[in-house]
Amino acid sequence: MRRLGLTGGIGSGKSTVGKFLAEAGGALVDADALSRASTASQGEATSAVAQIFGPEFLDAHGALDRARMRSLVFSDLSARARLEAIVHPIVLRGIAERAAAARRAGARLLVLDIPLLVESGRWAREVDAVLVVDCLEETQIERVMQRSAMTREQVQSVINAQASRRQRRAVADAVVFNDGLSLSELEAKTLTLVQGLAL
Ligand SMILES: CC(C)(COP(=O)(O)OP(=O)(O)OC[C@H]1O[C@@H](n2cnc3c(N)ncnc32)[C@H](O)[C@@H]1O)[C@@H](O)C(=O)NCCC(=O)NCCS
Ligand SMILES: Nc1ncnc2c1ncn2[C@@H]1O[C@H](COP(=O)(O)OP(=O)(O)OP(=O)(O)O)[C@@H](O)[C@H]1O
Repeated sequence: MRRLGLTGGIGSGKSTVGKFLAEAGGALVDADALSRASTASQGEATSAVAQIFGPEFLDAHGALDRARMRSLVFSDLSARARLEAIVHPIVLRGIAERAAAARRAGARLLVLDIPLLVESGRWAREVDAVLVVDCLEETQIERVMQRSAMTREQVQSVINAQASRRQRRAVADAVVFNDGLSLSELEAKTLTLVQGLAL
């Protein structure tokens, strides 16, 4: 089984590209989805979140209050490190379990959608190639403002916490430039680029 790391900044189009690769037959593992599951009601991370940050960071259903946590961690590096110390080990376990299941199921290509692939540094030796989804910062901001209630400043604070476009491109084996493309053009470009990687 070959392993393709998929990464990109907030709103770059990673999940969309991941969906196209899954439709083309890849086994997709989404780190953001594992993170969200761990902080949903009854999620594995919720009791540690209440213990470390206080019960006011959980809502009435026991799920993480995401807007409250977002405004804390994207303006406070040490709070972000505390949250990551809770969530990341759970996400890493989830990735390993799903990768093993995909291998058992005979998948030929495993697509690992890892938003912090470049930041974490541990993935270089775990994947056979890296596909980066890139776009202009202004496009990231517009997309995220359109799909959520986040303000321009809030999106910018997430971008500031992430690797730069240049850092991501430096580790890429292939880059999809997702600006000015229709979804079907994005799909075609993605599939051509991944075929070109000859995984
Ligand atoms: C801060 C939280 C509560 C905000 O939740 P919210 O629903 O608003 O956003 P969501 O999870 O969909 O993420 C939005 C964007 O921010 C990015 N992001 C999330 N966490 C981080 C982080 N620690 N550093 C940089 N970017 C991050 C995501 O990749 C995505 O592009 C949430 O992102 C979280 O629990 N983050 C910590 C876990 C983490 O590091 N996840 C990312 C990799 S698994
Ligand atoms: N080429 C495109 N044309 C039209 N809409 C697009 C295009 N690429 C992405 N989008 C839209 O932009 C939004 C962000 O895309 P997506 O969710 O794939 O990004 P992401 O990188 O996974 O973001 P995040 O890290 O924040 O979860 C979505 O609403 C998606 O439908």
